[in-house]
Amino acid sequence: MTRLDPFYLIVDSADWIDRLVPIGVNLVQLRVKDTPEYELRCEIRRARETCRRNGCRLVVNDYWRLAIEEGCDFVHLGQEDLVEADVPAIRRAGLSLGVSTHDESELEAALAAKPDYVALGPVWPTILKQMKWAPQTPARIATWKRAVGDLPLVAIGGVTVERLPEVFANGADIAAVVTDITRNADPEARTREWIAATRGYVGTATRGTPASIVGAATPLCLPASPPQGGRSAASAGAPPAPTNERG
Ligand SMILES: Cc1ncc(COP(=O)(O)OP(=O)(O)O)c(N)n1
Ligand SMILES: Cc1nc(C(=O)O)sc1CCOP(=O)(O)O
Repeated sequence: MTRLDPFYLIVDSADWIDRLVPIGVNLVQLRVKDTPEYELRCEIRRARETCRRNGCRLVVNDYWRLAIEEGCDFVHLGQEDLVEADVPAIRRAGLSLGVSTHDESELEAALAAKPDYVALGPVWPTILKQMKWAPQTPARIATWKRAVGDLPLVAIGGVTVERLPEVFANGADIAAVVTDITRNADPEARTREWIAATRGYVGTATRGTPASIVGAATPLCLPASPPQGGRSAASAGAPPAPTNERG
């Protein structure tokens, strides 16, 4: 069993992973939306390699088949993905599994899949995406923690450095973040703030085996550019413009 870091960064590209993971991020999710499979595979491969080099645990959102094929060891599934996914195949391939929850019935469904963590959100309003659930409030973290016991609990949605004490005081083991970092004027500095603010909470959450950290390097695929002139998986240098998923 391996400790899951209390700071869980979620980003939408390998560029962001290249940029922020070397600062000292130990747990990162690649959450890519609306991208063709050839590019997704490259993103996962690049992310995996950067994480392997930096001793960071990589979680792949949604694309569990690609995650298996690319030798990753952790996937995150939402409830709809969970219904469609072949969870036994994910387990046979040795991957750990995190699952989103937003209400009691989702929590029940998540626990039935015997996940390696459960995420509760949105704790506060989020600007990243439209949600059909009202903000859960920090008190709900405590309710969830009582229900999940020793299983690591991730709090997500509107979490900021300033809100971290409340997140952990209510029983979350892990705080997940997107925009407090990616839309900050200085994402590197904000990442350092997150790392500093979460070190006091290291050591509570344990699950899974970090094969991605010790695994052999995989050759990167570096397509020169996608067919229709969209964003290249191999693009480097300046960070990607933040994407607004709303509307
Ligand atoms: C840690 C964590 N928690 C929740 C989510 C959201 O997952 P999901 O409900 O599948 O929604 P999308 O990410 O697909 O928009 C997550 N990705 N990670
Ligand atoms: C991707 C996601 N899932 C959520 C859920 O509640 O399941 S909230 C969320 C967005 C998290 O982004 P930010 O830290 O910018 O609020």
